[in-house]
Amino acid sequence: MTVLIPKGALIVSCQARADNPLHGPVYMSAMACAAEAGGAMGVRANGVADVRAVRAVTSLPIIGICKVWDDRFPVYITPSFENASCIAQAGAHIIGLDATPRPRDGEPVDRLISRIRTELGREVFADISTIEEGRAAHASGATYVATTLSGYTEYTATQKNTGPDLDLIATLVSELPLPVVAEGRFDTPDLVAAAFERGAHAVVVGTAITNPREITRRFVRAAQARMGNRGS
Ligand SMILES: CC(=O)N[C@H](C=O)[C@@H](O)[C@H](O)[C@H](O)COP(=O)(O)O
Repeated sequence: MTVLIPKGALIVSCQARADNPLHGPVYMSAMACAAEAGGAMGVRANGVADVRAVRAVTSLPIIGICKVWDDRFPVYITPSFENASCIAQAGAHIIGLDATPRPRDGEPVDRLISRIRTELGREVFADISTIEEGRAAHASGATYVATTLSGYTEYTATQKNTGPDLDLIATLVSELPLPVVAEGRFDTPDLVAAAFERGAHAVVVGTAITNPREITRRFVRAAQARMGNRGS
């Protein structure tokens, strides 16, 4: 299968949850246009409406995901084949999914990956949190593995406070023959460069580019810390 994401690509994740003022396809497709104009070579988008809207404004490869929250299951990124199928029909040529072995509302992840490849004819972008999960995703036929979930599974939670998981990128690159994508907490250009130095095929940046509310909070924290230092 052709690998759609070119080596060295910066991919921009254009996602906004329902509580975010930028929620919705109008804003997310505008974000995708801005990302493309800035040189991004791929977009990650969530949900049928956003994927369809992004597809309408760009021909860049789209990593489409379908987030479904269900209190009974920890897996929320494209848990089922039906979710994947809707996202494929909306225009995603690459389906992103949680490739951890945790319980999900759907079939086991190895079968899900296989069905997406054979029945939908789409590339599979496996979000993982450990080297073991990366190995399993490769064995199941994933096209890419990405460090998206490092820090976000129960057993990797401590990683969340220590920046992006550059060590996991290096380990995946050294062990696996498929493209390794760096994703999760890459919030400066220097960290993106560090991922490429460790052999990443591509890097996905979300919050630091497409979430003005979080970006504002960072600046406000810096301002408040400064004012605190002055003791005013
Ligand atoms: C853990 C999880 O659900 N990650 C999500 C995956 O789609 C997104 O919320 C992230 O924004 C994305 O991975 C990009 O990461 P960052 O926003 O840190 O650059």
